[in-house]
Amino acid sequence: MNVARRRSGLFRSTIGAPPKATRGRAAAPPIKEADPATIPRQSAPGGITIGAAACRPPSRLPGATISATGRASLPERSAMAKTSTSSHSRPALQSTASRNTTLTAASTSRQLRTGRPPPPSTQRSTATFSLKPSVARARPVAQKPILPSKVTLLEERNAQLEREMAEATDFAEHQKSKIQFLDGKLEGADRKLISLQDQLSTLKEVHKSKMEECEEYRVHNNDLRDLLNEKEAELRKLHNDVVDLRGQIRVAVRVRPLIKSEVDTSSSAIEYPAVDAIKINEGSKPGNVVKFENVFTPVFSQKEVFANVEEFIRSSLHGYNVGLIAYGQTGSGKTHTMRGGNGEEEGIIPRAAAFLFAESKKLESLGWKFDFSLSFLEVYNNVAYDLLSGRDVVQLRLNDQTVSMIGLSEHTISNVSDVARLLRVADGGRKTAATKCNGSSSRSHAVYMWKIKAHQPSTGISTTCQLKLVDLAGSERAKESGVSGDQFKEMTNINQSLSILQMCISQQRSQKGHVSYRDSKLTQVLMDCLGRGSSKTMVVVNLNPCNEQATESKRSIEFASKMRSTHIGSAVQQRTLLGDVSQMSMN
Ligand SMILES: Nc1ncnc2c1ncn2[C@@H]1O[C@H](COP(=O)(O)OP(=O)(O)OP(=O)(O)O)[C@@H](O)[C@H]1O
Repeated sequence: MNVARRRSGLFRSTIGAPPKATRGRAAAPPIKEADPATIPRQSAPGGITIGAAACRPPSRLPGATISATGRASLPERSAMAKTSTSSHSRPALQSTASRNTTLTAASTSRQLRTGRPPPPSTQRSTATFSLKPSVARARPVAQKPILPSKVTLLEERNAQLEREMAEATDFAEHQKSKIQFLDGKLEGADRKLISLQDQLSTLKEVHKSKMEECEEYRVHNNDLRDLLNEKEAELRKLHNDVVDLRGQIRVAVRVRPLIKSEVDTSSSAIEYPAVDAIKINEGSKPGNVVKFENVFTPVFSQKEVFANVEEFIRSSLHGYNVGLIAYGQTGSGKTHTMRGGNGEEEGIIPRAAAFLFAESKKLESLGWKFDFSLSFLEVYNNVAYDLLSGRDVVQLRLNDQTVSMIGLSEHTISNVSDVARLLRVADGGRKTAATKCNGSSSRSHAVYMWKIKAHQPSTGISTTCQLKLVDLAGSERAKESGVSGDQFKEMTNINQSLSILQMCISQQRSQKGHVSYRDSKLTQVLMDCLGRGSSKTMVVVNLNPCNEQATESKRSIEFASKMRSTHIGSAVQQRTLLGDVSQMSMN
């Protein structure tokens, strides 16, 4: 163990590093690096030189040179051979030196190959040989000559390494040229990328400018559409004014879509040749084209329908009596049009409430003050009932131009919620029943009456007028409805009242003097809308589009055409000035 340590210390001393102190023994003083000039005098030639230089890089080896493969040069080997033959007195030493030379050369060669220092055994033997020549002299070790076969082996190894080196160099060259080739390709791709990026940014600019152009066209298009709408609205207003001046009933037609139960079994008999025209075909027999103020096709929403009648309703805020009546056979969509459902499905009656309150607010900013009240009346089996006071019977009394409704309650309202509450009460009291034609058929005529009082203190003008929104019961045929008993009686009354209505329209149209308003409660209630009361009147004729109902729809259209050509007298503003009652004709 101590010997090993000492040897190890000695070896370290050859490479200039001081040996570490060992336990129990003072560290040996550093030994100077062997001077190559002095070593040959103490030891065998060649071996000493190699031993002293074993730890130096091969390029710096002084004296005898050893090739990178650890092989001694040719003159050196011959010198070694001479020494071996002439100096018989030291054969062992020389032999040891030769062996060490071979070992050291081999270790140097390995170090060159691997880049690692020689293994300890080599170091040890070299250090021993280099730094303790006296020991070597005292106990000469038998030196073996380098065997030619070993030299050959080393030469072969050397040659193999050179071949490997050459192969590695070739491979490196090949890789280098490959990298250069790929570099070239990369450069080409870079150039292509740059040109594509340029093209892309050009295309982006073109796209941007096209989008701007499109936007300009869109704005222009919108302007043109607005202009067209304006012109159309103007035209409609002029037309309405003409109708007012002539004192005619306005007629709009609304065709409902096929409902769920009809979609699979039926198809539509109605065509729309123009925006304001309709044609009803009976089987293979094509119908005539008939024109109306408005044609609401099945695609019209509740909102769109209301937008087309709101100007008409607005007249009530300006002091005109206004009547809007839904007419049509059973199941054609009258209640849907007037009352409707909830939210977007709300009909004209609830929408009118929201509209009147909103518009009256605008007029209030011009100094007008409004008072609204509501009454709901039902005509069932030719008797009038109050829908807002537990169905009390209402007495109707005809004056010259007006009808008094004795016992009908009036309810002051100041907002939309008030109207909604009263509508719920009226809905609960209204007579409805399921028939073959309609799951929820109205068995009565319903009249929703607004009394509107307007007053402008700055001018002293006051107006009081009525807005009547009417949901008629539908005409029906006993066979189709499949009704009997009480329902049959209801049906008879409905049909009779509608016949009297048609008769009144015909009499009014023919201008022959007497009009039979008194013949039914319905015509009494509607008298002011049909010619006696200077009212603006609009009838929305509802149609069922089914093929099977074509004949009935045609009848409705014929009646609508008659109404349209009926002169009911020009509307008059119901104005009171400074306490005096005066009526101002529009003419
Ligand atoms: N425009 C429409 N869009 C969708 N469904 C509609 C439309 N019009 C009517 N309907 C549906 O058609 C059916 C009949 O409508 P509605 O009850 O309003 O007819 P009506 O003319 O009032 O019938 P009746 O005279 O028997 O009371 C209902 O189911 C209703 O929801």
